[in-house]
This record gives sequence, structure tokens and C-alpha cells, in this order.
Amino acid sequence: MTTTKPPPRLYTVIFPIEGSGSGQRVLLGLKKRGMGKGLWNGFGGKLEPGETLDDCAHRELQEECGLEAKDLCYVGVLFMICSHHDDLTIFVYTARDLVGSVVESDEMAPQWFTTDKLPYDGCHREARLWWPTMLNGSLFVARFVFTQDDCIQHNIEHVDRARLTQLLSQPGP
Ligand SMILES: Nc1[nH]c(=O)nc2c1ncn2[C@H]1C[C@H](O)[C@@H](COP(=O)(O)OP(=O)(O)OP(=O)(O)O)O1
Repeated sequence: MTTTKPPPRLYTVIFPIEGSGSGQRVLLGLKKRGMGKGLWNGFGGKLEPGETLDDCAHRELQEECGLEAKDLCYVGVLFMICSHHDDLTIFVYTARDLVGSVVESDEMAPQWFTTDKLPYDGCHREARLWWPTMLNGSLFVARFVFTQDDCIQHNIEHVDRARLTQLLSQPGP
């Protein structure tokens, strides 16, 4: 008997960024509960019913670190194909022109990092493969294949804005 996998679960992840060049800093959060507990990541979560991805990104940013972004930019998509649980599709945003004060939430303990000192050893194992692309300002689609223990395949494609926009309505690898 063959079992059909459910469609991927949809998420956002948002990276607040300040400055540029060697002075560029990224706000990461140390996840305090649930998926990715104990790891540094951007802020984000599940797309709620009736919400657009942009709405979800604004909401998660505010809920998880107290910030509002006047310049929220959709920059990439991660297709996570997993042998051990449902697949995930994660829409990646950068957030600039930030308003408000950074606050710790139930879910995340935030901390600024300069981009040459990112805590890759304490992040999801594939972060080091695609964060540099995001931080360079490229638009991208990344695909990762995971077993329970490892990322066994990956591919990062640079795309244009039209392709990224198309993936908002037809999110498939
Ligand atoms: N392998 C992975 N690599 C990565 O870079 N980000 C991942 C990842 N797996 C999950 N994420 C991100 C997606 C999303 O931003 C976050 C997980 O979201 P959560 O499960 O915390 O969702 P919610 O904030 O909606 O949860 P609750 O409020 O606890 O229901 O982690």
C-alpha cells in the first residue's frame, strides 16, 4: 500500500537586519520551545488560516521579538523535503527600517549578531548553506532533502522577483 504525504506545511521566517557592509547586524532568536528549540534562527511560524504570507511575517515578527518592519522584503523560499515528518515550505523575509524595542517573548530570546560572527554551530544544520545568499541580497529558492540525522542533498538557485512571486500562489518544489 502506498501512503500519500500531506501537502507541505507553510511557514515564514524573518531576519531583522541593520546597517550594511562590515557593520551589518542580524537579529536572531534562541528558540525557547517547540520546533528548533535551543537553536538560533530568524523569527517566524505557521501561516494561520485566512492570512497572507506577508501578514504572517509581520505578525510573527511582532509576536516573537516586539519589532515592526517598515521595509519587509520577501527574498526566498526553502523547500524542506523530510523522510521523518511532513515536508515544510518556509518563506524567507528580511526586515529593515525597524520600529519598536526588541523584547524577549515566550518563544524567542533575541540577540544581535554581526554577519561575520553568526552562531552557525548553534543553528539548524543547513543554515550555513543559505544564510550567506540571503545576506548578500540575492533572491533564491533552496531545496533540502533530510533524513532524520542529516541533510543529504541541497541545491540553491538564484531567481528573479517574478519567479519568487509565482511561488507565493503555487508553492511547490
Ligand atoms: N529546518 C529548519 N530550518 C530553518 O531554517 N528554519 C526552520 C526549520 N524548521 C522550522 N523552521 C522555522 C520555520 C518557522 O519560522 C519556525 C517554526 O515555527 P513554530 O513551529 O514555532 O511555529 P509557531 O510560531 O506558529 O508555533 P506556536 O506559536 O508554538 O504554535 O522554525
